[in-house]
Amino acid sequence: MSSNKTLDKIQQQVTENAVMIYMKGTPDAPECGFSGKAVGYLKKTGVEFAYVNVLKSPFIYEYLPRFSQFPTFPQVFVGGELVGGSDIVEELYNSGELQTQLAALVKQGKLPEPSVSATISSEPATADNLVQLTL
Ligand SMILES: N[C@@H](CCC(=O)N[C@@H](CS)C(=O)NCC(=O)O)C(=O)O
Repeated sequence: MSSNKTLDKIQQQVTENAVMIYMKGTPDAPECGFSGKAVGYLKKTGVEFAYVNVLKSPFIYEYLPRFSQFPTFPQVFVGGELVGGSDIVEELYNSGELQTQLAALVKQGKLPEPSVSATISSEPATADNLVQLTL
């Protein structure tokens, strides 16, 4: 796939999915500790999120760092904007800012209410919350 097509695809994915993680492996079977940490925090919020396993999407693996200007994986996007990797997601979760950002998206109708509770939950997400995207 050409670089422009891949960059367009990434733009589409982060626009169409209010919460996106580009990770190594899957939410249920992360293949890197950093990806496991980031996806663990997303699951704790209880919100729906989409993911791409970059190990199965070589074009995205190659071009995402160029798109985001962020060199490593995982990469988490909220509301179409890069949040960062696992360390930043951890900090934002622990400060409550991640939950605040997600709650704002729910309020704006850009993200469904978390399925596990009426508010942003600290319970783990179920498989129903996951949407797999591939290239
Ligand atoms: N501080 C980063 C560390 C992430 C990291 O070092 N990821 C490595 C290992 S998965 C990486 O993406 N290396 C480049 C590569 O695998 O292409 C974070 O918080 O996410």
